Amino acid sequence: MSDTITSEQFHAADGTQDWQVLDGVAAAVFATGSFATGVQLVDAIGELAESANHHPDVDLRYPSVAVRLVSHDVGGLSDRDAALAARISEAARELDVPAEPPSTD
Ligand SMILES: C[C@H](O)[C@H](O)[C@H]1CNC2=NC(N)=NC(=O)C2=N1
Repeated sequence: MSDTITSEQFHAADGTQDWQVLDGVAAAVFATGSFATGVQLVDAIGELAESANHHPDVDLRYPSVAVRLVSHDVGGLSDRDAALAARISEAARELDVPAEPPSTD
C-alpha cells in the first residue's frame, strides 16, 4: 500500500501552514525562545510520534526546534507526514511557540 502525496497535497492538508517542502521532505522550525521550552516541545513530539508510529527528525537547539518529516517506506511524503505535521504544530501552539517564517535561502 502506498499513501504517497505530492507537495501540493501536503500543503492543501489542514494544519500544515507552518511547514515547507523541499526535496520531498517537510520541514518546520519552531521558535521556542528557550532550551527548556524546546525540551517540552520535543517531549510532546515524542509522544505524538510514538502514538502515530511515525518518527520525525528533531533538532533541539537554543532557541529553536527544527523538525523534518518524511516517510522512509515510500521515499517521500505520505498522509502520515501531513497528519503528524498538523499535530506537531498544534502541540507548539499549545505551548505558545510560534513557527518561524519560511527561509528565503
Ligand atoms: C514498522 C514501522 O511502521 C515503520 O518502521 C515506521 C516507523 N516510523 C517511521 N517513521 C518515519 N518517519 N517514516 C517511516 O517510514 C516510518 N516507518
